[in-house]
Amino acid sequence: MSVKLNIANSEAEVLTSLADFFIAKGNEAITAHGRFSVSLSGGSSPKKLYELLASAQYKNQLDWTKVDLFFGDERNVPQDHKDSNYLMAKIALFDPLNIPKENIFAVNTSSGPEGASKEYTVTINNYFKGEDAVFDLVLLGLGDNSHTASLFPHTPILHDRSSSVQEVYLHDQQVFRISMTARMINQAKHIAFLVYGEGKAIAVHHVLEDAEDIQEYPAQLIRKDDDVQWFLDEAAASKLEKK
Ligand SMILES: O=C1O[C@H](COP(=O)(O)O)[C@@H](O)[C@H](O)[C@H]1O
Repeated sequence: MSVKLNIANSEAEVLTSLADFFIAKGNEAITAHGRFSVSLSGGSSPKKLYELLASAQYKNQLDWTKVDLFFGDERNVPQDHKDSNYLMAKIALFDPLNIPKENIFAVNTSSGPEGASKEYTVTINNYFKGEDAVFDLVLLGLGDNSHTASLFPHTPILHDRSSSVQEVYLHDQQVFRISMTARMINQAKHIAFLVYGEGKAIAVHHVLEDAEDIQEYPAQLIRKDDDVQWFLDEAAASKLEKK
């Protein structure tokens, strides 16, 4: 089995294609079990997706009062810091859509990296009432060093087989991040990668087409089947041999 590739002609088209997918999966989940649980990605790529979902074109296509929003990873910074994934999503998505506070499950970075990771694992397990944490949708990005969420090359979290949230220390940047493990991500019903721009093309090729090397290309830890969709633009897909 392999992933489903959606290759768009432009950045605008890739964003529209993922926004349509997000709305479709949201409505499917709400019809099936009353709510839609989503884990958001952070970093630079998803901001435009969140803005699009909050735009007049999309905002009324989903009952946002039934959407529960989590984070696949977070920077170890206060929630009002410019690098905070929470702050980015608040500005681009939560505030424009007036998402109820009780639907937003942010990482409490004031507890420090270890405390925040443990607390967030408990928050997620409580949400799923002690059953396996199975999100309806996990959104992911891809770093040009082939990391996804905060599963960075050569970090101990890559060996963690538990379904949990863990702290990750990045020696080169001397910062902590907080991330879901690959197992927690892989339990999701649907996973969607959003990757655009030429700068990601080599990483896309490594992750999807190179021999397995998890230490170098951690995004290879994410499962490859029909329910894992990659939304790419032509530039990000340009180094793929098989399309
Ligand atoms: O999944 C994710 O990927 C990114 C890399 O994305 P980028 O657009 O900033 O290159 C990562 O750093 C982010 O936190 C994460 O959720």
